[in-house]
Amino acid sequence: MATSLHISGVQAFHSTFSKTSFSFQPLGTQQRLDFAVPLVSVPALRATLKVPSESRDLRISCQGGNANILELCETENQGFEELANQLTCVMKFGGSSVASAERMREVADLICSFPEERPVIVLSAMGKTTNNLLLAGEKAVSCGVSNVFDLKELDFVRSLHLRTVDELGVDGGLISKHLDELEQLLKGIAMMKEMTPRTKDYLVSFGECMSTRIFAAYLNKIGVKARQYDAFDIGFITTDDFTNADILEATYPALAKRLYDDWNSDPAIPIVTGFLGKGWRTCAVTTLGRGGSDLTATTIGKALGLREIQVWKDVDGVLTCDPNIHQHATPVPYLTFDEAAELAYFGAQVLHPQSMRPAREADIPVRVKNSYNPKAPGTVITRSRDMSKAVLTSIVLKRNVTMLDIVSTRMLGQYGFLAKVFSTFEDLGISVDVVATSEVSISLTLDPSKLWSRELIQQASIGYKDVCHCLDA
Ligand SMILES: Nc1ncnc2c1ncn2[C@@H]1O[C@H](COP(=O)(O)OP(=O)(O)O)[C@@H](O)[C@H]1O
Ligand SMILES: N[C@@H](CC(=O)OP(=O)(O)O)C(=O)O
Repeated sequence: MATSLHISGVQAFHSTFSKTSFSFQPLGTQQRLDFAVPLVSVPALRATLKVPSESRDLRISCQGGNANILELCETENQGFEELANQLTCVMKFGGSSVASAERMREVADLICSFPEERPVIVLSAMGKTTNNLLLAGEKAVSCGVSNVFDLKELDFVRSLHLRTVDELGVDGGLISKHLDELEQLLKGIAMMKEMTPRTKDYLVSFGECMSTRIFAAYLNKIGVKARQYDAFDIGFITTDDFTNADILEATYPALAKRLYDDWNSDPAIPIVTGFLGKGWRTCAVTTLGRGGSDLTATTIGKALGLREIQVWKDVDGVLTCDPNIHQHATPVPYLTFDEAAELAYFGAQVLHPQSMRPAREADIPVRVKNSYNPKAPGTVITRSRDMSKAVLTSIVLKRNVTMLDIVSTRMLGQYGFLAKVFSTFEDLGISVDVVATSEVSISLTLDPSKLWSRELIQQASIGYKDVCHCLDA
């Protein structure tokens, strides 16, 4: 006869587990128990299964989808208590949400208004800090070492952070080392008269490193125990593609181990730098592309198998259109991961284009909320939604698109023509966005971030008899 067990007290693993009951034959202590659920990206873990009818727990260890029963013990409700104390969700606050001391206070109040949650907090740099750091770097290239101190962008970053520390009443020493180092770095750029992508990433990392230190100190000051983490020190391992690095799989188990180990030994709300990682070969600081803190949040959600990922913005959720273009845009209550990814990919500034991937893989809902208007329901992004009444979800405007028209009578009734066209794109390393074909023509749009692709196409089309038109739309 099958016995039904309920999972409880699970530590550091994928969310699928916490929602599932398993059925299996009664087991002896040395027998194997095979789960029919995927253990995404968590190579090894420990868990406790509760046998309700016998008020005892089975301790198990899992490896590659198999679980070994290690021991049977009489532990009353210990498993349930462990679960009840685990981290529950991610809350990511963007630059606009933490732009000043006043905003930081409001965000702290907002976090405290959810006493039932034990969140991991992800923060971006304060306000326009990233833009100012980049501008300061660009100016430093040509301004001369002696003028670095007076750069207005450096002054903006310095005074914003010192003012915030002062207004929140936390120790200024927390960020003085960073401000000194930032000035040294800009002097280095001025001396070398160049700013490489690697230097750029190191330069912008000061924004998130300072905002998280200030915020963690403020939470501790008001009696909410918090611990600051630099993402590049806790397992965010990325490719070495500076300014646009990709998260590598090794990140998930490394993060889970570090954050759960610390939480289990000394619980404190983790305050993690968004946007940053560590290149796996260079070990240098990398960034995940502009707006990358959303990706930091969903990566943590997947690594820890949390219940929900919240991204707090300055708008009431994902809107039907960019509010800067159409001021009467309204919030979209539900989206699928695929819809959100597509909107982001085609330029909706509200989410990072890669950020839906970890959430979709781990099937964790993402809630987009407004930190200025927490009562607004926001947008919930899940795997599927009721599409029966969906007509048009949201409109995105993408500028600087290059459109390519290829007209040829050789396509009529032929095969392999498209393959030949796309192999040319592959050879040239050009990414294609949208394709429309008829019997006599193909129209394509090309990634606007690669404007040089237009010249490449023109070179490649020399020698073709077919007609190629390139238009910038
Ligand atoms: N479809 C859209 N829905 C919501 N916001 C959008 C949309 N398209 C563009 N935006 C812009 O994205 C901004 C929110 O994203 P962002 O500034 O990155 O927030 P944060 O810095 O807080 O993470 C909004 O202020 C809005 O101007
Ligand atoms: N500070 C980085 C990362 C980020 O995600 O910021 P925000 O959450 O404010 O878009 C940027 O400006 O790109």
